[in-house]
Amino acid sequence: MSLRVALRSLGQRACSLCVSHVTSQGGVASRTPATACVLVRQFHEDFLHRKKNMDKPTVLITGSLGQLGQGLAKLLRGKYGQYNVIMSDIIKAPDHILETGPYVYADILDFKNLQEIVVNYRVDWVVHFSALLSAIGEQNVPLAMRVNVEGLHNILELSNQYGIKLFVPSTIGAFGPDSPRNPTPDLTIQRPRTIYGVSKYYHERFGLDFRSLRFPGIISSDTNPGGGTTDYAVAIFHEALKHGHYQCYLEPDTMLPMMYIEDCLRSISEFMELPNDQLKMRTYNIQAMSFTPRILEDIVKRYIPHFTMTYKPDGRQAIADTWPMVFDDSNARRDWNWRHQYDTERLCQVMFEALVPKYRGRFVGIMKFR
Ligand SMILES: NC(=O)C1=CN([C@@H]2O[C@H](COP(=O)(O)OP(=O)(O)OC[C@H]3O[C@@H](n4cnc5c(N)ncnc54)[C@H](O)[C@@H]3O)[C@@H](O)[C@H]2O)C=CC1
Ligand SMILES: CC(=O)[C@H](N)C(=O)O
Repeated sequence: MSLRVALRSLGQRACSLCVSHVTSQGGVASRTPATACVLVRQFHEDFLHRKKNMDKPTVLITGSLGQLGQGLAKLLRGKYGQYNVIMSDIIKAPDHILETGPYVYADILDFKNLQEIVVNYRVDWVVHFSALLSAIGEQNVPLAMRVNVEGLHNILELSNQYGIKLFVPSTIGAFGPDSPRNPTPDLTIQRPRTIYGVSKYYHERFGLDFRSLRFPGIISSDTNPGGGTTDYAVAIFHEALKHGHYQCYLEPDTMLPMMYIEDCLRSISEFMELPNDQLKMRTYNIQAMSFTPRILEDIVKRYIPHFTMTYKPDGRQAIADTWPMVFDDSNARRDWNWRHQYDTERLCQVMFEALVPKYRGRFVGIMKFR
């Protein structure tokens, strides 16, 4: 009997650690559900330890089912081994995630839950992705305070307590209208206007191996953005292919810094591997390109000549108007040789290459693909 079937027969008492790659567990079904769960969990943890690459770090990713986490887990598992990267989140993982490696429930507001995971899995690094993004955060400020501020505090405490190397992303949103916007340097006045920006403004070293990169809007084809101000730059490709039309919630000339997800994930991996003495700062701006909705519209039209775009700004315009237009990442380029590989043209090309097969059925004979 497979472990999953055995657990199902116990009346869904499986704990969140019981995932699909443990294939058989004789005798589980004959025990009481609670005992079985503990046994299975021990079995599962032992199994993972035996499978781990002991000379590589064990990495816990919080909020790993979001736009960035799934790709990073794949990249790091490729480098460190499938069982060295523990994905976590508070939502149910789809089967394809459970099949690729360990996945556990981790609520960043539950400190004991986090401690248990770090101890049981012997976590060396944490990549902290759980957050409420800018637009969603403004809609529910109290929750954003809890998740982004209290949650980060828990992660800092945890990392301090267990000597963990910690990566926490920051964002262009950590700057406000009083910062120079074109370009925005690393060290300048920071008076963010959103709760998201406030929660992403890190100004201390916290006395641990804390590393952070301030990212621009991230653009990806296989995962969707989680409710930010830069989401239009992903939605435009899907809508262009599905309907030949997109209604943009930002003004045509709103310039924001952006980055393709492969550059973003590679930057995290490179940055985390740097020796301490190469880091002159703990938090760096990084950037790849800046564009406006109008610039993107013109490029999309080259792929889909009949594509139309209308503009109906909403509350996200007010957020975008306070954010950097161009990010100065010269310190990252100087100190650790940061280089992006995707500019706006290449970004559009890879987005269409990835998404055309997905929507081909709907668009046959209409789209002109270079
Ligand atoms: N996507 C982007 O354009 C940028 C993202 N970032 C930062 O990168 C990180 C990852 O971003 P995305 O993947 O885009 O975010 P996302 O919104 O797609 O994913 C966030 C994840 O956090 C999880 N989460 C929410 N509450 C939680 C809790 N209490 N405990 C545990 N998990 C919880 C959600 O279930 C979700 O899967 C965030 O910190 C974000 O601020 C920074 C700059 C740009
Ligand atoms: C730039 C970000 O941090 C994010 N995509 C958002 O728009 O909130």
